Amino acid sequence: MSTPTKRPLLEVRNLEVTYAGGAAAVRGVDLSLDAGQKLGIAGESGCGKSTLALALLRLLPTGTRTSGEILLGGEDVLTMKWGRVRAVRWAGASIVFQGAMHSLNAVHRIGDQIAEPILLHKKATPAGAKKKTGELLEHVGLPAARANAYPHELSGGQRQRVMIAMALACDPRLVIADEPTTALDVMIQAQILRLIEQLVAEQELGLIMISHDLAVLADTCDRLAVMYAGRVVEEGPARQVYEAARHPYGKALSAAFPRIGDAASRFAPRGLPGDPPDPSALPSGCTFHPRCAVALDSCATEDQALREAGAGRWAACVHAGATVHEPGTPAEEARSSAP
Ligand SMILES: Nc1ncnc2c1ncn2[C@@H]1O[C@H](COP(=O)(O)OP(=O)(O)OP(=O)(O)O)[C@@H](O)[C@H]1O
Repeated sequence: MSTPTKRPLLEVRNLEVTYAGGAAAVRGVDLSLDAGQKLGIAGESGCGKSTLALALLRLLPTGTRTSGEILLGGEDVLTMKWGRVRAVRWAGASIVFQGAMHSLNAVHRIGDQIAEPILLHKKATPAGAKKKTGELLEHVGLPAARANAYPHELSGGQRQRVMIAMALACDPRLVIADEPTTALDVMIQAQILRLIEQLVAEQELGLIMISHDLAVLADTCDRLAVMYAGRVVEEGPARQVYEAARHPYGKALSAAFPRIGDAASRFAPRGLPGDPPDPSALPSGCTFHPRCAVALDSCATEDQALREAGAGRWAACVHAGATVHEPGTPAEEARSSAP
C-alpha cells in the first residue's frame, strides 16, 4: 500500500463493471499502484482480468455499467470528458494486448502504426515521429529499418516487441500488459518479460501485468492480486502469494503450476475441480465456496471481504490469518513442511 504523503500513480476504488447482459464481471475491486511498481493480476479464464484492464481506459463496449473510481494521477478516468479520455489513452496509460497479429493492422507498415499515436497526440512533427519510431524500435531490440516491414514479415516475438514500442510511443506513466506473452514460446516469452522489466525500471513506469500464469507473475511483479469471480480475493508481495497463498483459491492456482528447481516439482501439478461461476448467476456467500476444500457451512451464506492476512497481505477468506490444514498434493505437503 502507498504512503499517505505520496499520491499513487493509480488508485482503483470499489470498481464495479456489469455488462449489458447482466454479467457482473468486476465486483468491488480496490487496487493501488505507485510509479515504478509492478502489479500482477492472476486468475482463471473468465474471472474478470481483461474487463478490469479495459475498464481502466474506458474501452468497454457501449451499454456496460461501470461505477467506482479509477484515479490516474489523481484524475478520475470514469468521470472524465471523452476528449480527456482520448488524451489519457497512450499518453497517460497504454495497453499491450496478447496476440499482436490481431492488434496490428496487416496492411500498414509497422513504422506508420507506431508513429500514429505520436502524431495523434501531437507529440512530434511527422519527421520527429519517424525519428522517434526508429529509436523506439531500437529500444525494444529491433533494427530501426524494420519500420518499413509489414506485420506478417515479423515473427510473433518481434510483433510483440512492436506492440511494446507502440505502447511506449507517447511516454505513458502506466502500461497495462494483458497476457503479453501467452502466444509466445517459452524462450521468446522470457526475452519479452525481461524487456518489459528493463523498460519499467528505466522509465519508472507503473506496470499492471495480467496473466493466468502465477509463476510468470511471481517472477516479474512486485505485488500480486488474485481475482476470482470478479473480486480480488488475495493480494500481497508476489513471491509470497505464489509460494504460500492465504486464500484457498490462491493456493489452488499456485498448485496448478510446477516449480522449477523445487525438489517437490517431480510431483504433478494439480488442477482445481469445477468451473468458475457464471457472472450472471453467482453463488451466494463466498463465491468460491462450491469449489473450496475447506469451506465452512457459513461460507455458503456469508460473503468475505479482504482482511489482513500477515504483513502487507490480504485475503478474502474466513480462514485468512489462521492455519488451516488443507489436504494437498504430495508437492504441496512437501512444500508446506519445508523449513
Ligand atoms: N462484451 C461482453 N459482454 C458480456 N459479457 C462479457 C463480455 N466480455 C466478457 N464478458 C464476461 O465477463 C466475464 C469476465 O471476462 P474477462 O474476459 O474479463 O475474463 P478474463 O479473466 O480476462 O478471461 P480470459 O483470461 O479468458 O481473457 C466472463 O464471464 C465473460 O464471459
